[in-house]
Amino acid sequence: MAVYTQISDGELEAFLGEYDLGELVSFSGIAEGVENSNFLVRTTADTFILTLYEKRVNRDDLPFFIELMRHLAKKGLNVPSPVPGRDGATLRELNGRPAAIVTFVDGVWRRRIRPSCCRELGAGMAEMHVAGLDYDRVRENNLSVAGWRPLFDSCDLPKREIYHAMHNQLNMELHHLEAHWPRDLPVGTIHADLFPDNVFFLGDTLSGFIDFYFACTDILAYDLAICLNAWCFETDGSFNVTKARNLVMGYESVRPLSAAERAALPILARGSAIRFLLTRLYDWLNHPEGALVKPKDPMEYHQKLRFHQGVSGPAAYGLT
Ligand SMILES: Nc1ncnc2c1ncn2[C@@H]1O[C@H](COP(=O)(O)OP(=O)(O)OP(=O)(O)O)[C@@H](O)[C@H]1O
Ligand SMILES: N[C@@H](CCO)C(=O)O
Repeated sequence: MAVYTQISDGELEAFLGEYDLGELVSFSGIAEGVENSNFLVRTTADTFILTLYEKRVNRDDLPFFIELMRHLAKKGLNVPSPVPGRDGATLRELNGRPAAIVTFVDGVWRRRIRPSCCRELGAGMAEMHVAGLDYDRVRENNLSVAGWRPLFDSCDLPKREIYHAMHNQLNMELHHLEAHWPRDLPVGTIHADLFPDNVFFLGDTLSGFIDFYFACTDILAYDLAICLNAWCFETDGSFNVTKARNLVMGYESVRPLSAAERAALPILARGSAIRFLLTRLYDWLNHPEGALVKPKDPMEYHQKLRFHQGVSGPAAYGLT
């Protein structure tokens, strides 16, 4: 459950006093998500999401995220749109945390993913990439190749005997990625966490994207590689090439990939697998006893990494 910081009726009413959003009707904490505290807030005007940014989010990055949502929303994408207060400010403080109100995005995330969902996702992601091309702020991806080794070192696997084999495998993989990571692919603003729970659907149609708090400036095709991992494996660990083909076809219906981007997909998929493996492993090894949020399984990504290590080229992802 992701409500780390509680708020009272009175505190919320005082906070809403800074806005022109009508009177508070009701509010409740949202159990989903692991990073921030989220509340569903109903007022006489509409329904909103109030987010209190918790410690993993760097305050200095918040303007990048907030302005990106505003930029994409202005371009007609269905993403949370930051709501300014009467003074024009979007970011303020509530109970010692940076806080913002954003618009509510309709839809639900898909628990069961059909290939057609992947096609919708691909097209929606490409639209987001195109819309983000003239976003003028830059945020380096601190969870890309330069950030993986420090994260790996902080997991301190040699200290734990059962992780010795994994330490050696991941060390070798990091050497490989550091030596072969592509340096000259098209770069832009990417979401960087487009997991199924951050993509909403109404029926079979994609209705919007949420959770821009890992967004950054990085290789556009890396977002696609993240989705190959997050959307195209079955629960038994097998890779569903039909889903992958649909994902790429959907993407290319809006933004065709260059030959170099296609050729780089296997290494980008390996990099994306190690990124989620390492953040999950770190959380797995460091989560406090009795914590409210259950850490996600790192081994799922170890298995995905092995799949990508074994592919001989982009054809493995359904590309011809
Ligand atoms: N703008 C929005 N419109 C509708 N629902 C939202 C919105 N923002 C958040 N939610 C709801 O809150 C939940 C948690 O939001 P979000 O994924 O941003 O949280 P998080 O703590 O940053 O999580 P994550 O673990 O995915 O990084 C979502 O699954 C969704 O149900
Ligand atoms: N999507 C991430 C969690 C943080 O957003 C994961 O599944 O590891």
